[in-house]
Amino acid sequence: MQAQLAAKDIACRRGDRLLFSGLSLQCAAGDAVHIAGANGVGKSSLIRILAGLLRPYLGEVSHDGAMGLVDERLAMDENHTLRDALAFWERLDGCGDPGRALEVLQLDPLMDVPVRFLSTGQRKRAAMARLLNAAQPIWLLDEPLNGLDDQARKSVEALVALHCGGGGIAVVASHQPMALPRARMIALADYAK
Ligand SMILES: Nc1ncnc2c1ncn2[C@@H]1O[C@H](COP(=O)(O)OP(=O)(O)OP(=O)(O)O)[C@@H](O)[C@H]1O
Repeated sequence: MQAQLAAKDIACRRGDRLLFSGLSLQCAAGDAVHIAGANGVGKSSLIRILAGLLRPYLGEVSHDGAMGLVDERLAMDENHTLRDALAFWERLDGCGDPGRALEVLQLDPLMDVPVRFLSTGQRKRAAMARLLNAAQPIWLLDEPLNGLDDQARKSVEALVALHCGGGGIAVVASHQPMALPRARMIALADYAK
């Protein structure tokens, strides 16, 4: 079965504010979508709605295929070394080739560092490695470039391109430009209330 992700007529309310409404999205295998907009417009909220972590005020989300989320939370034990923290998820996710993520994201020199000591960009690279190892067809990425240097930024852009080239789906929320393969741009401000 090919991956697909659809959102129909989504409205998002946070507290007593309606942030956006009338947003629909249809993604098939190979599609990339860039959700753009200024701070506070609701990009993270939309990603959480797509991930099933936040209930939309109106509308529906459906998907075929497993979803992987990268946001500002790094779901790794802070007291473990990066090696052990990644190994924990590799076992759960049944990853057959953990070396690839380490190489692409240049994590080898950091493997003995406790997760709590990783810098912002290093944490983001670790989160991307975990995502890569999980081999899920639908990627939901919330500000994946935050904290990355130029080289890491290019690596993440290349990973997303490879993922979509292989039939994956990527929905990326970012306030900054990102090189995405034939990405559809959604300016969230166009749906603001
Ligand atoms: N639990 C909540 N209750 C009330 N308001 C909230 C809640 N969570 C977020 N908000 C508000 O919703 C708005 C959208 O937040 P969101 O994090 O989705 O924006 P964003 O576009 O991702 O912003 P940024 O670019 O700064 O990450 C903000 O004004 C925020 O303060």
